[in-house]
Amino acid sequence: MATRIDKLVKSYVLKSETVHALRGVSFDVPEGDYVAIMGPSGSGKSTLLNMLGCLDQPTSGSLFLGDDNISLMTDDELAEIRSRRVGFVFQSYNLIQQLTVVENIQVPLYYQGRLGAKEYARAVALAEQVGLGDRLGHRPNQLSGGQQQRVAIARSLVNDPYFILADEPTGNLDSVTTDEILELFDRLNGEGRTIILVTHEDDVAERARRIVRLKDGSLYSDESVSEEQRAAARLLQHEAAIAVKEKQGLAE
Ligand SMILES: Nc1ncnc2c1ncn2[C@@H]1O[C@H](COP(=O)(O)OP(=O)(O)OP(=O)(O)O)[C@@H](O)[C@H]1O
Repeated sequence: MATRIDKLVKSYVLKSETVHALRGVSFDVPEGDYVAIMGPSGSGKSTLLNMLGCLDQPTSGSLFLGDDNISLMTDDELAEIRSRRVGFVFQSYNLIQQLTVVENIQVPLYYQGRLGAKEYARAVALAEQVGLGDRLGHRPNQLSGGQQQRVAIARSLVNDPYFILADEPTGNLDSVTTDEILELFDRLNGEGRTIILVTHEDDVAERARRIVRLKDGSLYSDESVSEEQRAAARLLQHEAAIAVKEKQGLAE
């Protein structure tokens, strides 16, 4: 299911002025793509992400998630599609501290009243998929930052979303953990998952298949990242992570 962003405009009308956060942005995200959205502060990245995440609607233009035209939906329809078809990953993980790993992964299903044995098994399978099969009963404060982010990634997948929408997912992580999370994204994308992430970091963006840059609310560039570039970025991050591990005496 492709995502189509067509002449998307978002304006905020304030008392004294109108802020044009997005000024007619168009691009498609085919199923299975891995897109990094970049741009200076104030360029419209969060505004675009909010619309992709069905948290807000455009002033004009259209946004299709598969066959669903977000721009024509009521608030209730938007909330419904958000809870069923969007997987969010945030910089600060946004886990519920009182819940275990497997319970956190099930949270989006809870909101839909779906919490049977089948859903539990699915949450366990996802925990295993992100390498946390031996941490099912742990709570967030018993996990490292990288492990918490992996719980958040598993949670984002529990609904079988159109895409994983990640806002600075490695912003809080050191180079070793960043490497691990980006490896996980590579693997999930290799399995066919669509990933859209916002980042300020070039070396994170270069792990994606494509970089979309915004500037002053407009699309500034949209370029694919060559496999050579991706492999080079991967190698650099991997080496940086190994160097840190060696320094800490943690290398395998
Ligand atoms: N709710 C709002 N009301 C008024 N103006 C807003 C609102 N949200 C965003 N803006 C404005 O829209 C523009 C784009 O903001 P946005 O947050 O999308 O940028 P960004 O690229 O995500 O920036 P950053 O990297 O700093 O998070 C900015 O000028 C911002 O001040």
